[in-house]
Amino acid sequence: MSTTPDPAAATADEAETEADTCYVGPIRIRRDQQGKTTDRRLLEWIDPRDAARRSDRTMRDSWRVLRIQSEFVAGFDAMSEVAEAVTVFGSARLHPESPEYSLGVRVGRALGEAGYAVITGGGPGAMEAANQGAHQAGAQSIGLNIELPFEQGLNPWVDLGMNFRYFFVRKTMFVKYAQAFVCLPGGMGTLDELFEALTLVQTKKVVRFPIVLVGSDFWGGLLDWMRDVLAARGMISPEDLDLLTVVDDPDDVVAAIEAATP
Ligand SMILES: CC(C)=CCNc1ncnc2c1ncn2[C@@H]1O[C@H](COP(=O)(O)O)[C@@H](O)[C@H]1O
Repeated sequence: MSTTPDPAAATADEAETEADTCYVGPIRIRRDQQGKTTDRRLLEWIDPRDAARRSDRTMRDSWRVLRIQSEFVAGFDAMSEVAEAVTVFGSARLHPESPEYSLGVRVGRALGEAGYAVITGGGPGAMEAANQGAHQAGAQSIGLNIELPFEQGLNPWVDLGMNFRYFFVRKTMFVKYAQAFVCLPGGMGTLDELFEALTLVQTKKVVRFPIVLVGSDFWGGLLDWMRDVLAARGMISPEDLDLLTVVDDPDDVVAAIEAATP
């Protein structure tokens, strides 16, 4: 929304959805009270020539470790009861009317019907679609949300949700509690999650971890580039390409995961 809302005309609902709002951990901050997200404060550059700020940073970072620790504890506690699960990534920007969104719902449903809990980033778009499908299948529908510099709520199909301050803590949960990754079409965030998973498998930090890309028309170009440029120039081994399975049908997502599960 680029126009400034007229507070007198706005309903409570509009104020809720349109106001500049962000979360800092469990705290919700609106309008001019907004600050920086926790991740941004952690990663903030401090001029190394400024001795006073350097020393202040040392103090703050030491205490920050406790907050990071507590986020791991809360995450481990929340997820400890999750049985077999698959993490689904994909664009936050998919429109509910788009074919990719309905594909996401079908993927979530197929995974749920096969007995898997579905874990997503808890946000809109592909995440919402996969959570919807899982919920409809009666499976556990989990959303691991992240604090962002604008209002960010869990999508309505999440039955077990958590809001994380730190990206890297949340990412640990995505991998630790899932036995496979599924990527729907997506942008930077999806590619980041995909390549982090690939690196973990390639370096054998996780084993027997299928990574399934859904949508051959969307992912085909990336795979061609990986084969024709990365593998051809020796940046990856030809076998690394086998770490990825590309499918179009939700049932094939389940089949690919089951084929890789002992
Ligand atoms: C409309 C909008 C941009 C909302 C952002 N809200 C988000 N909420 C939760 N996870 C997210 C969000 N944006 C990106 N991600 C993470 O990055 C991936 C999607 O990023 P992208 O849209 O492909 O690049 C998701 O799998 C999710 O884990």
